[in-house]
Amino acid sequence: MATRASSTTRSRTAGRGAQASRTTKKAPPAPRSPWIVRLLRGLWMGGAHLVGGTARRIGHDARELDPAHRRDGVAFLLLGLAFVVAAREWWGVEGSAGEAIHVVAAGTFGVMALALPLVLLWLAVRLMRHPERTQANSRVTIGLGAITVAVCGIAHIADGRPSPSEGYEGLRDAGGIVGYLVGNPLALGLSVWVAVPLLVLLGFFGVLVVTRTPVNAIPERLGAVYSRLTGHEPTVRDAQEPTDEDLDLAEGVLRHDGTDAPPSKRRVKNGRKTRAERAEEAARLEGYAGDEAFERAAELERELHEAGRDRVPGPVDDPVPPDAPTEVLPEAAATDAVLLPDVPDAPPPPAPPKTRTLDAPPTSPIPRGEQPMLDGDTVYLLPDEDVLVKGAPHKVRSAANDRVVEALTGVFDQFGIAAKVTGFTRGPTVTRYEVEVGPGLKVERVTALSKNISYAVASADVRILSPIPGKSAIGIEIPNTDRETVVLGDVLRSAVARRSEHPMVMGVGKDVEGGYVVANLAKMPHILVAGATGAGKSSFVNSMITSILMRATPDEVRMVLVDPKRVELTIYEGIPHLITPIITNPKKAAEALEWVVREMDARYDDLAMFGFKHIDDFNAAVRSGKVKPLPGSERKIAPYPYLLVVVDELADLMMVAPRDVEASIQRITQLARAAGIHLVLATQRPSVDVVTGLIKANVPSRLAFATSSLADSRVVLDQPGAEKLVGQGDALFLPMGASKPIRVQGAWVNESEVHAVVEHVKAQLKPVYRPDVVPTAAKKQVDEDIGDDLDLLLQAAELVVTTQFGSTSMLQRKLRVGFAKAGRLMDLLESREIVGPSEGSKARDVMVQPDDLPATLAMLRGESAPGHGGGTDDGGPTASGPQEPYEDLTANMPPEAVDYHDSADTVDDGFSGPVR
Ligand SMILES: Nc1ncnc2c1ncn2[C@@H]1O[C@H](COP(=O)(O)OP(=O)(O)OP(=O)(O)O)[C@@H](O)[C@H]1O
Repeated sequence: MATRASSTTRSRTAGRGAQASRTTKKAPPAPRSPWIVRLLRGLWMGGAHLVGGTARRIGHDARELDPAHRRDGVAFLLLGLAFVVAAREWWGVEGSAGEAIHVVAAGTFGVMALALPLVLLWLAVRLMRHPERTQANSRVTIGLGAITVAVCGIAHIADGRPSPSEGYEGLRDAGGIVGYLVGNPLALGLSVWVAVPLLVLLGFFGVLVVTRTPVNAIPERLGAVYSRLTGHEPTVRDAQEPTDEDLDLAEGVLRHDGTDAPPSKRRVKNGRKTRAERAEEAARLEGYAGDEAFERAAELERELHEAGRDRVPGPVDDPVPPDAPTEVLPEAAATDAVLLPDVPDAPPPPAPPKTRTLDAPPTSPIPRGEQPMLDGDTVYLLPDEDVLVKGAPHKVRSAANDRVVEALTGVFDQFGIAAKVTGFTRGPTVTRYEVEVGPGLKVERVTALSKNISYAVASADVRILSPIPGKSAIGIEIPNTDRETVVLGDVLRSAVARRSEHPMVMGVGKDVEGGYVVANLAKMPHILVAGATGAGKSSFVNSMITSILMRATPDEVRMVLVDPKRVELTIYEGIPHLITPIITNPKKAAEALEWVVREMDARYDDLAMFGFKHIDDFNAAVRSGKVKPLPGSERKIAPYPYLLVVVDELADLMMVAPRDVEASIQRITQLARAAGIHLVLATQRPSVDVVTGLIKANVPSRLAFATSSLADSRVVLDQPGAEKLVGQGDALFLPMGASKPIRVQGAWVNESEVHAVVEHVKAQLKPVYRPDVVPTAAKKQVDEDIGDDLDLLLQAAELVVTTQFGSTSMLQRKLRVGFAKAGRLMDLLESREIVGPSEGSKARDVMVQPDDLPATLAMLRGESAPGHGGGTDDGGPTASGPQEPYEDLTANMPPEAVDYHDSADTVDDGFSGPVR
């Protein structure tokens, strides 16, 4: 695997190295040609560049083409030929030169000479505008060649197969010498009746090649042409009532799945439309030779393919795809959280299903990650992936890169250093230039030039990697002056994201080679996100939450969002994935973390009771019906959702309750992985008082955006580097277990996209909040009836629960209180269901087990109730009082969002268990 990856990298580098070396080595002086020759050559090339430049201006980005690729000379020649042939064949210019042209053109191609100027003109313009698309240009040339040969052959046969022995005049009026050479043997050997259809087929093949139409896409292409010509769509889509949204989708316009249609209809429409849409889009992209974006992407794909870089990495559980670039291998091998890389902008594989039926059978044909599914017949539609916009195609090279190569070479020359740029890999924000030093030269000579390099390329953010991990080369990362935005939609639509159905997979961005990076938050298992203000932290958190909303139903992932700044996450208020309203008060946030600890403990208890070590195993067993409630229990057992806790400004929490917050985080991070609980801690103040040693030790994955100082970088990553980042989403990603961070450009999702996604999920379901995450004022009122007797009541509860003996006279004796007081204490215990009702002279039943005593005492003290909600004691009454009635999610759904099959009695058990 490693060998293949490195050879891949080598071969890519070698290609570029050849080019780069042109700029570094000076060619030996060539013998000077006579001045007249130089003048003519200069005039010719000057004219060629003038015409070529004008043609390129037509294409929007063609001006940045590599000069080495500009085949203006050839194109100019073709243009001249087109003009000359047209002058004779179209405008009938006389004279000996005209005659010579006719002899050659018509003598060769016969009547096709009339079309020759057009063909030459087309080729000339293509060469000027897209000289770098060598494969596409060859394809067009081959296609046109086939058409020419076919037409010449047919013309020759149609004109009575003139022979050269009868004079060349006849050949010129038929198919020329080409027609003779093709048509004559065919007609002689196979008869006219076979030859003509064969030639027609050849011409048809030529048309398919030129228009890049595979045979199986012909109907769609014709349909697309028809609809383009008439503005009407004749396909099955008519029967499916294409909406404006459909049309928008075809155009790649921002949209959000219509929620005003009945869900069943939406479901059908959604599925069929997507297929039809994809087929049409594939056909359009396949065949539309003028589609620049497509051609560019296809070209890139081919280029990478030729370089041996596979498009689809290995299986999901394989931490390192076979094609991982050398420099990420060490990190990637150490972690299973990062899947790298994917070729950007390549035509995507088939989309994952757009709908998820919440009661999907346990044996789904698509192997899924271990994720819980809510019972019930409700249908929850994930947002359509086209809600997220498409980004511009990735550039592998631009004029800006060439300028930097020149500048670097200049610096090396200036300081007399035998080093050369052997290649580069362009990412969206930075390009990594690879530099090899000559034998006997100290690497430090190059690294010492960092300031001069910064000066030469006019950028303060030059980062030098010595060496590039896994390579004998120095990497110089220099920001692109023409940086690209990586949009979340592209990351989520990439093959690497589609390879996994795990609901906790999020789109991170693109690496420095332009490969997509996604991460499974469940495998992180906790992550610290830090960076100076404006560096892109909040944008990352937005991308993360949006990724989850795009891929996970509320029964798969629930969230606790803490946003003390009150601005960043407000947009998510009301999404059904929340288990509590967005927490903005830092004190309440600290309490919520304590609730998370209790929730984790409750999940652990449940796992232990049923004999599982990880929530995924438990969920899998629940789905396959292997977990049964204990005898006599009414509890309905359901899978646990993952719980994602996002804190967007840890510093605010650390200011109000540093010790409590630190302790909660420590406890959660030590244990929560197996319980399916994952923390994301973001801060713009990565100082040691916020990100304490204890927190750092327990949050293994780090994502550093640009920090304001080297010290901050050290706090986040334990190494420098983040202070050199350029901001706006440029980040160093250090997943758990990695030793070297990976540089990524974070994915960007704009507000209107987030809004569309949020509106979609909110229209599906309303959130069902847990009342106990953040204690409410009502709780305190209940406690008022205890009044001054709290201490006595606590002792009474302890006595009764530890002895399991609910006797008033025992309380009288042990607590040394009077009968009236003991009776009152017993009543209070009964009102909180710690003991059962009075049974005359008999002792009362004790409803709480000794194990639950701490939680019971906490509840009596007025602290928030433990999150047991029916978990540990298998349906019996818990210390927190009677089990809360399970809420029926569908009760909060808008009527059209529910696909009612039956009565609602199937729904409730999805919300039993600790977190609902
Ligand atoms: N991934 C990205 N791609 C492109 N631009 C980005 C990206 N991330 C951030 N930006 C740009 O940087 C600006 C600031 O980003 P953001 O608000 O995420 O920073 P922040 O670190 O959260 O700052 P603060 O701590 O003040 O909230 C954004 O408005 C956007 O213009």
